[in-house]
Amino acid sequence: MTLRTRSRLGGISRLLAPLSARLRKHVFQCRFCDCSTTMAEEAKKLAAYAAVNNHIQHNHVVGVGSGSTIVYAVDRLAERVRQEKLNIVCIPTSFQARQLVLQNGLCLSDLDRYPELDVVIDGADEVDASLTLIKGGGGCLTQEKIVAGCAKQFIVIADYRKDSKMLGQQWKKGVPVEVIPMAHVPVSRAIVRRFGGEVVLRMAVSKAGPVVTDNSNFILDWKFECAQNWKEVNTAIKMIPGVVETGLFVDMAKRVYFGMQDGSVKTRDCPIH
Ligand SMILES: O=C[C@H](O)[C@H](O)[C@H](O)COP(=O)(O)O
Repeated sequence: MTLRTRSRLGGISRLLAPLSARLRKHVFQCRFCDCSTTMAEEAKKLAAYAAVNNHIQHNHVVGVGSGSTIVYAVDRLAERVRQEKLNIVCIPTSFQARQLVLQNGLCLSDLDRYPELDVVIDGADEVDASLTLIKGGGGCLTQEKIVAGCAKQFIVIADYRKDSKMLGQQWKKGVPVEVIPMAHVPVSRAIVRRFGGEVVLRMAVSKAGPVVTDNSNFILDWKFECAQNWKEVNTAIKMIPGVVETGLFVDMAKRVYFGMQDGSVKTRDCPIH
C-alpha cells in the first residue's frame, strides 16, 4: 500500500468515526457485499423489538405469528421473560411458531385454553396505507387469521420493503388463498372469472408437487391486476366452495411497526381501532 493510499484511507476512517456502528456497517456493506439482506434483517429486528417492548406485559396471553420477522420478536420475548420474570403464555399460529415457542423455553398453550388473547404479534408480506395486509407468503395464513381474530390487539412487524400505498406495489407474488386440495382447479377458475388476473398453485421447493399447509391444504397465489375493494374481494373469495381462508387481512391490524433503513422505526395506526 502506498503512503498516499494509506493517508487516503486514514482520512476516510476519520470521516466515518462519528457515525454509528450500524451506519458504518451499512456504508461498507453497501459497497462491498449484499447489504440489502443485512439491512432488511436489521430492520425486521428493530420492528420486532419495538413491538415486544411496547405491547407485552406481565400475565399477557400472546399470539406468536409466523415467518422470518417473528423470529426476532420471539428472541426479544424470551429475553424479557428471563430478565423481567414475566409470566407469559404463547399461542402459536403455525408449526414454525410452535417450534419457536418451545425452542425459546416459553410457555406454550392453545385456543382451547385461551380463546381470548391480549396481543398477537405477526409479520406481513405487504401493508397498505389503511393497514390492509397480504399475509401467507410462508403458507401460514389460516391459523394466523384465526389467532389474530381472537386478539384484543393485533400488532404487525415488518421491514421497510413491505410498506406500500396500495397492495401489489411491493409484493408481486399475489394474494395467497388456502384451499381444500380437491377444489384447487374450480376455485382458481372462479377467482379468475370474477376478478381477472392469474392464479397459480404454489409448488413446493424440496418436495415434488404442491406446497401442503399445516392444515393439509393447498395454496393458490392470485396475481391480481389492479387495486380492489379488498373487504369485498375477501368476502367474495371466501364464499367460493373449497376456499378455507385468504391472505387478505382487512380491518384487523391495530398498529404496524416498520423497521427502516436508517435504523429508525416507523409506526402506522389503524384509524378504526
Ligand atoms: O405465511 C406466512 C406469514 O403470513 C408471514 O407472517 C408473512 O409471510 C411474513 O413473513 P416474513 O416475516 O418472513 O416476511
